[in-house]
Order: sequence, then C-alpha cells, then structure tokens
Amino acid sequence: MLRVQSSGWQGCPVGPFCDEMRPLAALRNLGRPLLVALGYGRAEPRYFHLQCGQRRSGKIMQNGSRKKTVICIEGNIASGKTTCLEYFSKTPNIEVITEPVTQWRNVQGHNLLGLMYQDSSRWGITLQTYVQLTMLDMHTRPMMLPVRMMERSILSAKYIFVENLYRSGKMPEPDYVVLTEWFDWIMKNMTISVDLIVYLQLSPKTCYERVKMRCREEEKIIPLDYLEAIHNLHEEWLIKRTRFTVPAPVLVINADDDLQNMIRQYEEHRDCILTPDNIQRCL
Ligand SMILES: Nc1ncnc2c1ncn2[C@@H]1O[C@H](COP(=O)(O)OP(=O)(O)O)[C@@H](O)[C@H]1O
Ligand SMILES: Nc1ccn([C@H]2C[C@H](O)[C@@H](COP(=O)(O)O)O2)c(=O)n1
Repeated sequence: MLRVQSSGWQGCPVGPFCDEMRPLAALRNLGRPLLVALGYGRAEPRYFHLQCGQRRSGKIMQNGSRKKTVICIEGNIASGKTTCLEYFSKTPNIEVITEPVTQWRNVQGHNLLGLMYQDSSRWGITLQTYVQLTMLDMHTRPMMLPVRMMERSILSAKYIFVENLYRSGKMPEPDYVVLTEWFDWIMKNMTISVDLIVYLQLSPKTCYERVKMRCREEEKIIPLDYLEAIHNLHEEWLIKRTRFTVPAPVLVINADDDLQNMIRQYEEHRDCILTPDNIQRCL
C-alpha cells in the first residue's frame, strides 16, 4: 500500500550557491539574507528563498545549472531506512547518505548513543546537540550527483527525537529552548533543501521485532512504548500535520511488508521517488 500526501510547503528552492555552502562558510556569510521566515505561529516558521524566489517546479536554476534533487527517507527505528538506501544505492547517478550512527557512537572516544540510552535525562541533550550538527553537515555537503537520498533529516531529529525527550520530561525546558533556538537559526540562515520525504510507515511492534533482530548493543534496552512514542510523533508530523511544517510532498510506503514486497513497492514507485516532479502525477 502506498499513499502520497500533498505538501503544505510554501516553496524553498535551493539557491545557486547552496551546494557549495558548508556550516563554517555560512557563518562567514551571516550578513547575507538567505531565507526569510513567513508567519511564526503555533506551527514552525515556513521559509522562502529570497535571492532567487524560484518555485519548486523549475528544474533549471537561475545560473543555468540543473536542479538537484534531495530525498529524505524517514521512519521509526529499524523501519528499514538503511535497507531502502542500500537498495537505491545501486541506481546510477544517486548518492546515498546514511545516518552517521558510527560517529554518534564515537565522539573522541565517547559513545553518545549509548550514554543517551543509559540515562536519557542526563545525555539526551548531548546526543541531540551532536545529531543536529552532524545532520547539518549532511544537508550542506556538496552534491556530486543529480539525486541525493539521505537517511532522516535535521527536521526529524528536531520534530521527533528532541520533541520526544522534551514531552516525556527527559529534556528540561531550558535545554529544549536553546536547542530550538539553534534549530530555528539554522532554518533561517542555511539552505536546507528537501524535495521529497519517503515515509516508511509500519507498526511499532514490527519495529520492536526488527530492533531485537538487528541486535545493536545500545538499543537492547529499547521498550515497545518508546517505539510507540516515536511512531506517534512521525504520524503527528507527516500524516496529521498538527504541529510542525512538512517541507516537501510525502510519499507514504507501508513498510510492514517483507523484503521482497518492499522491493516490489520501491520498483513500482521508482519514478515518483527519484523524480519528485513526478509526484503530482502520483497523487
Ligand atoms: N522489510 C523487511 N522485512 C524484514 N526485515 C527487515 C526489513 N527491512 C529491514 N529489515 C531488517 O530489520 C533491521 C532494521 O533494518 P534497517 O534497514 O537497519 O532499519 P533502519 O535503518 O530504519 O534502522 C535489519 O536487521 C534489517 O535487515
Ligand atoms: N535524532 C536521533 C536520531 C536517531 N536516534 C537513535 C535512534 C536509533 O537508536 C539510532 C539510529 O536510528 P535508526 O537509523 O536505527 O532508526 O539513533 C536518536 O536517538 N536521535
């Protein structure tokens, strides 16, 4: 089963220079207004590119270069994101960026992921601060190929994992507020381009079984209700759309299927996934 959600996005295309931008380069360019937030309110701000004012439908950039495409694969823990990326990595002209879990497990000898699972009230903020940095690095890495597929995004790090820590009382409000101000600054001053979100939707129970099967040391203590909370936040963000901005069209794929059926679904929707301009035709 596959559904497409239309987007509430107001248009934030990539500027001609954005592929070259790295966090430090951007900090040097603080004076240059890249994005303006439209309408702060209950929901998150929406962003519109000031310099080119280009809408998503245009494939050719103002500087004549071809528009590149960024697809984010979102979903619960062990929903099959890495497996999906591995599958598409065999396609020519696609670059794949997986979540830097290895980096999170060894920051100058410190395993932030392990620390977070051992004591999330103490280490949740530490892990999420680092996740936000590494995700920003992923989004701003120069694109070498026309299509980039990445595992999760800086958005889900904030809207799912930071939000869960805060709502469950594991992240004190001052920490949450500081991380939110950092996030808002990034969204206002950096170009975070997302053309399509592929949401792997499945039951928390299946995720639980797959977490057990994968047997990642740090995750052995994950209870089912943690996966339920993470699932509910994905639904709130990408399906119900009750709180946070959804930055691109969302393709919902039923990921409860076995591997063979997952491949069948990926093949059926290959064109929609790899050419987000086609997504309207899939609606
Ligand atoms: N459709 C599927 N059916 C059964 N097992 C799967 C399926 N997709 C992935 N797996 C297995 O589930 C575990 C988690 O998958 P993975 O792709 O690493 O998830 P994620 O990257 O979302 O955490 C792995 O052991 C993987 O081999
Ligand atoms: N912002 C984040 C992102 C991920 N994690 C955790 C969840 C998993 O234990 C691990 C990697 O995720 P997966 O790719 O297996 O879904 O990192 C987190 O705590 N915060």
